[in-house]
Amino acid sequence: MPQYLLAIDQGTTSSRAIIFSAEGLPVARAQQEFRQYFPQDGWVEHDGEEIWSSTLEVCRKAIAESGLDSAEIAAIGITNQRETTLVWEAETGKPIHPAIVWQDRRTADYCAGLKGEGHEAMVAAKTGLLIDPYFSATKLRWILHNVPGARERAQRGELRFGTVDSYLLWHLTGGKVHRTDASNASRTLMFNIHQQCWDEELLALFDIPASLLPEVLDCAADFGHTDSQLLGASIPVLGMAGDQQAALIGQACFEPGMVKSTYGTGCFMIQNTGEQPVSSKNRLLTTVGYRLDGKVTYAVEGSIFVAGAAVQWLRDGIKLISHARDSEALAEATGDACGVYLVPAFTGLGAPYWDPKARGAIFGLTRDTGIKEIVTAGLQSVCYQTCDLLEAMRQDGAAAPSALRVDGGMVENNWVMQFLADILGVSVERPEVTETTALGVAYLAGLKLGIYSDLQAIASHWHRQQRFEPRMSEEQRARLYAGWLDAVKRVRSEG
Ligand SMILES: Nc1ncnc2c1ncn2[C@@H]1O[C@H](COP(=O)(O)OP(=O)(O)O)[C@@H](O)[C@H]1O
Ligand SMILES: O=P(O)(O)OC[C@H](O)CO
Repeated sequence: MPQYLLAIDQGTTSSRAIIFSAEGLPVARAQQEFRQYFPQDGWVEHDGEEIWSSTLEVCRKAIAESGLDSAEIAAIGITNQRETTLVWEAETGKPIHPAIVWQDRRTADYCAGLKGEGHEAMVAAKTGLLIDPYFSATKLRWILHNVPGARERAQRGELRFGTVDSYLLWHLTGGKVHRTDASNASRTLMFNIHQQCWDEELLALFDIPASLLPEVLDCAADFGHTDSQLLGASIPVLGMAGDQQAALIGQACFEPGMVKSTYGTGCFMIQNTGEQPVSSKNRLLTTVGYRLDGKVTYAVEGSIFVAGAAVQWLRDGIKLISHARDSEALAEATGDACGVYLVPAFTGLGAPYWDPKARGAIFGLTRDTGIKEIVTAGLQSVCYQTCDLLEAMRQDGAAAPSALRVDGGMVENNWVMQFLADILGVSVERPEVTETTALGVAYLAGLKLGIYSDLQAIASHWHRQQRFEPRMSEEQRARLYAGWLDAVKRVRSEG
C-alpha cells in the first residue's frame, strides 16, 4: 500500500499543509494566510489561536483535497517559523499573550544591557548564537515580566513555553505532549548545543523557570499521536525541525560545505559543517542543522530578517504593485544598474550586522526615479544581503560553494534568481520541488517510519529544475555591491 506523509509548514505569513508521496512529490496542498500585528515600532505579533486554527484547517483541507482516508496518512512532520515565542495555559492550551514573532525587536534595550554586562561570550560559547532580540529567551522573559501574574503561574507549573512546533504538537495531541526537537531548541538562546540540553546558567541569566520548557528530542522521533477527533485518525508525529533546518534536509544538503538559501519572509542561508560546530568570526550563527539517532550535524547560518517581506511591503505597505509576481516584469524593464538602493531594515539588520536599531531607507533617488526602479531596488536588496552572508562565510575561511541551492516563495522570480547568480558570482540552482521546507520534514517523518533507509536514499530524490549561471562582469558586480555597502553604512545605528 502506498504511504503518504503530511507536512505541516507553519510559516511567518501563512500556515500550509502538504501531503507528499513516498517519492517526495506533493499530491495535495492547502494554505491559509493569517494576520500580522504591528502594535508598536519594531514589534511583530501573531494571534496564537489563529496559528492553531489555520493549521488545523489546512490539514483538514489538504486531506480532503487528496481524496485519501486519514488512516492512509502514515505520519506527520511539523516545521515552523522559528524563535517565535508562545506561553500558554497547561489547563486550556490558551496563550496568555500574543505570540512574539522572531522579527520583533522589543527586547533590544534589554539585550544591549546584557551585552554591556559582558555576557555575550558565555552565551555564544554555549548556544552558538548572539545576544539579540531575534531569539526566544528574551521574548519569553518579556512575557513573564509583563503579563500580570505570569511569573507566579509559571512557578506553580501552570504554564508552558514553546516555539510554534511545540505549541502545535501540544494542540495536535489534545494537550498531552510538551516536546520540541533539537533544531528548534537551538534557536531559543537557552539550549547548550554542545551538551544538547537546556542550560542552567542561561536559564538563571534570563530568569526562566525550567518547568516551562519542553522535552527535546531528535528531529526524527516519536513525538506523540494526534487526537483522533482532530484529523479523523490518530496519526503519529514523527518528524520535527525548524523551517530553515527542514529546508537544509529538503535540499539534501547532507555533505559538509553544501549550502542552501531560503527566500520566504526572511532569507536564511545555511551551510552544513558536519559533526563539528564551527564558530564564525563574522557574526554568523552556529546552530543545530539536524540531530538523528542522537548524532548532531551542525551548521553555520546567516539570517536576514527582510527578503520577501520587502516585496510584501512594496505591495501592501506603499502599494507600488498589486501582486508579488508583478515585480519581475518591472525589474526586467529597469535592468541591473538603476542607481537606487533600498535597505529594508524595517526591523533592524540581521547577519552579519546585528543592528536592531537600524531602520530602512531608500538612496539614489533622482527626478526620473519611478515605481519600477524602487521595486527593482527592493528585489536587489535581497540579493545584496545574500552577498553579505556569502562574503562573511568566505571571510570565515569557508570554501565558496560550487552552487547555491535556493527555495522559498521568492525563487519563482527568474529575474531575482539571475541577479542573485550575477551578484554572488556563484551558480544558483532551483530544485523541482521548491516547497523544500515541508518536504524536509516529510522526509524526517519518513526516515523514522523506515520509508527511507538513510539520508542517501533521501538525496536521490533531489532534482534540479533550473540552474542560473553568473554572467555579469566582475567590474560591474564590484561597482553595484560597493553601492550597497555604502547604503548599509548610512542606515547603521552604530555608525
Ligand atoms: N514572484 C515573486 N517575486 C518576488 N517575491 C515573491 C514572489 N512570489 C512570492 N514572493 C514573496 O515570497 C514570500 C512568500 O514566500 P513563502 O516561502 O511562502 O514565505 P513564508 O514561509 O515566510 O510565509 C512573500 O513575502 C512574497 O512577497
Ligand atoms: O517563515 P519564514 O520561512 O520566513 O522563516 C522564518 C524563520 O524560521 C525565522 O528564523
